[in-house]
Amino acid sequence: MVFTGAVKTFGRAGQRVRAVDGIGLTVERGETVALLGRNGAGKSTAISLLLGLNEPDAGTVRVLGRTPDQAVRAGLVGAMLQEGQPIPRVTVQELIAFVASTYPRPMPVAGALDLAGVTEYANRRIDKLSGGQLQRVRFAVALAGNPELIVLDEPTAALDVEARHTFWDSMRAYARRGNTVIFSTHYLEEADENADRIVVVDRGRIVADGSGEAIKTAAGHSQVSFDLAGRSTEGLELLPGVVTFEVTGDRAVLHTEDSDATVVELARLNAIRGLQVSQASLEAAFLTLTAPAAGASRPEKEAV
Ligand SMILES: Nc1ncnc2c1ncn2[C@@H]1O[C@H](COP(=O)(O)OP(=O)(O)OP(=O)(O)O)[C@@H](O)[C@H]1O
Repeated sequence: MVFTGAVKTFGRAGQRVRAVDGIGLTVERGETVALLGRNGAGKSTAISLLLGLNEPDAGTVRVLGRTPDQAVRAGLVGAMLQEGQPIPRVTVQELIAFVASTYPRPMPVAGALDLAGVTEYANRRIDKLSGGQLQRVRFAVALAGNPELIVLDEPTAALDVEARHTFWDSMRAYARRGNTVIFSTHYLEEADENADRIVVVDRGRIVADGSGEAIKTAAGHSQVSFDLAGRSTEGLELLPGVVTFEVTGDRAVLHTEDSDATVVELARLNAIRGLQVSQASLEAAFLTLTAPAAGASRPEKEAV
């Protein structure tokens, strides 16, 4: 899956929104990638380009070596979108069998039911299911065509914690078969726990791309705090790794890119009274990356 300089603009002249503003992204076969961003960051628009539901104004999108439209028609792509589809009054089994019959190389119906974790209510009517059960049926619908790539737009937005866990277990089972998964989310933990790679989107652009660990290292600063015990604060910003610091009363808080190096130097200076280190969080990194004037990075990789 390759986005090359993709741009999608909405609205009339004077009120244009560049929902996707020059995205370049390559996803390898077998990867699970989270598109992480705030409301309105451009995730759904990027997904709509990926599924051929919208055409880019500039740039290109290729999926499994084809146009998105061709890839979807060939049954290579399954999708779960945010918009609620009308709920049919048929059983789960009937719905999945019908959807599977519309694809050239479908998954066996029992396999799709099993993978999505809906076998136990296969004979229940769809309009009688709970929200969590319904979401898993929607996942079974996305799997029915036996796609190589599945695209999920905020798949767990309406689910409670338990339903979320069950959902992600199913998704990971699908990914373990060597399939590719691209999902959008605002939940940092969800991206960190379920994706091999997190692509942070902000104002239509990619502002970070890497593992949760790599993003924390690149953008999240650890904090090292200690009691000044009457010392001067002069030169604190020159300590190894330190980016900024603040002082409250007699306590200094250093924001550092390399907490080990900062601590070693503080120890050498014998400034270790009340020393505390708190590691960078993904949340802090996310907030840094989506703050105004964030930078961009995106490695090139083999395409799906
Ligand atoms: N059909 C449309 N017409 C006009 N503007 C749109 C349209 N679709 C999206 N936008 C605008 O494009 C921007 C990106 O929206 P998009 O839905 O892609 O963001 P998102 O990251 O998916 O947000 P959310 O997490 O809230 O779903 C927003 O400013 C949105 O208002």
